[in-house]
Amino acid sequence: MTLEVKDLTISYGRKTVLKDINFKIPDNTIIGLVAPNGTGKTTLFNALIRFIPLEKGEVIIDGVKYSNASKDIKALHKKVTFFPDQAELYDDFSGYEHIQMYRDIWNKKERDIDGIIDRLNMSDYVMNKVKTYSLGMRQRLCFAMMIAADTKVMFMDEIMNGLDPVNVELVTSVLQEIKKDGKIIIVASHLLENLDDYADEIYFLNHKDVYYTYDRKKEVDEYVKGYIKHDDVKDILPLPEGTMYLANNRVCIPTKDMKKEEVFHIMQRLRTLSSDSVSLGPLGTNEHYLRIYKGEQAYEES
Ligand SMILES: Nc1ncnc2c1ncn2[C@@H]1O[C@H](COP(=O)(O)OP(=O)(O)OP(=O)(O)O)[C@@H](O)[C@H]1O
Repeated sequence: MTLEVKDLTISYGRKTVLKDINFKIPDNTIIGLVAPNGTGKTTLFNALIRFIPLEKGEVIIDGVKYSNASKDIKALHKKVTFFPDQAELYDDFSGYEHIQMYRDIWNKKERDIDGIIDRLNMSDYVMNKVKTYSLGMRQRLCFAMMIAADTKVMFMDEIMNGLDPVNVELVTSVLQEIKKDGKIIIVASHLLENLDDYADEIYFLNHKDVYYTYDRKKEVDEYVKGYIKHDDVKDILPLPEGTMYLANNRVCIPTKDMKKEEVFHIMQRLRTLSSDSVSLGPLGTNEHYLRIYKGEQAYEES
């Protein structure tokens, strides 16, 4: 199965938010969707699931094109779910009833609700009414509802919002489990390091388009990564070609032409110059984010 988007354009009135977007996602894939606030992540989801009509372009799932016509939208909604908004939960119903409702709407009778509840550690509260839930408990319920709907395509906007670190880990591992079932999952998130734990590819939205895609499995070049104040850079000069001096004092130094001792030396220098963490590895979503949205700054000797 595939999800294909061709030449997608969406505007609100005269303001175009997304323009001529193209991508194709195979199954068993999780895409991380990343961009600063107000760039168009939610708009993209809303367009793909047709909460807003397509101004231009096509959405094709498994070779089938879904137009703006209501019969197509009905058929589309059998294949796709959107992470429920917490405001859509019913205060006077239990979590269990919500999960049951999602399972029944998508007619997934075979879905074992108790198994989902156990896996998401919800058994101590799932029978209580939603009005008694904390933010994180509601968020886990919304996630459980999607698992019960069990559609092939899932759009998840900010699923980690309000979750404590243990529950972030839990949802991360469940996402990895369910994607193996032939799913296409797109997750919009601002937790960039967490995305590196589960996303197969990251799409960076910028300039109304999927501006850059990043697949961490294909990143082969290693960097020494750390933080260094601009005034201290002279203490580790000369920096090798390809060094990235990013926003927030983040520096990434390529190691591909270095001997082991040189790598060690540079890591030690960074450690003494800055109390922040120093690591060795490929560029991650965080560094690409700083590069794309904050710009790379040239180091100028003063
Ligand atoms: N219903 C609407 N009418 C007019 N403009 C809108 C509407 N919804 C969103 N926008 C505008 O479209 C742009 C993209 O908004 P969107 O909510 O898609 O961003 P986002 O990337 O999801 O942001 P965030 O990270 O804050 O959730 C913003 O400039 C926003 O003001």
